Amino acid sequence: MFDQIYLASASPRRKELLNQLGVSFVQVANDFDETPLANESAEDYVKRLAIGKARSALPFCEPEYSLPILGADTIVVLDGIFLGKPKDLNEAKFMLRQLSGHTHQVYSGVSLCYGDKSICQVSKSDVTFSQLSEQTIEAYCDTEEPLGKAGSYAIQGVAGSFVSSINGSYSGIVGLPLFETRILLEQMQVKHLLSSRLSPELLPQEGGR
Ligand SMILES: Cc1cn([C@H]2C[C@H](O)[C@@H](COP(=O)(O)OP(=O)(O)OP(=O)(O)O)O2)c(=O)[nH]c1=O
Repeated sequence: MFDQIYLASASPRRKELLNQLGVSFVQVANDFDETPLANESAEDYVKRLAIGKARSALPFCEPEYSLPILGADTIVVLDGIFLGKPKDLNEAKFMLRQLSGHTHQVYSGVSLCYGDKSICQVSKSDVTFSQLSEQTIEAYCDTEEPLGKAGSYAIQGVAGSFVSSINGSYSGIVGLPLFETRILLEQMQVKHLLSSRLSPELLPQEGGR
């Protein structure tokens, strides 16, 4: 069993979500080109990015600690078009106008890589936005919350009030799907809050109590 992993992400949201699972981890940077390939599906894209980010983090890890690396990626998709992180607030306004009054999909991929092995899961959610007035979009962009967020919004922030319904995974929309992440942790035998009760060192040792 692994007692610790690397989190190949600069995202404070992913750090917070992984903390919720009670995993001990060291946060490291990743360095991976996020340009989609021609005709790549959203599911293939987030899988490729989740694994690519984890693998690209290897040079940032301490060579003496050989641990699994977790990578993740989130993309917003509206009518088949990928909406990534906006380059500025003008692009954010453009994306929010498109999302207003429509249902879009949020795909989040999460991977755990160790040596040659990589395992990956994808979560897909449908998110419906109410109609947003131009004043609301302007006021929201003034907060700068859209920057650094796929689709130019953060459901965990004031933009949570734009969302009339979701069908899927709240943690997946925020950036790290907890259900899928726990599956990977268990497959890779990484210690977390629930597994610690079953970990071998807590079981009675051979030869007595
Ligand atoms: C849709 C949505 C996205 N997001 C964020 C999650 C991700 O951080 C970001 C999508 O960008 P990503 O490229 O997935 O991740 P990142 O560049 O922020 O971090 P890293 O590669 O270092 O792990 O959008 C929210 O915080 N809330 C939301 O509601």
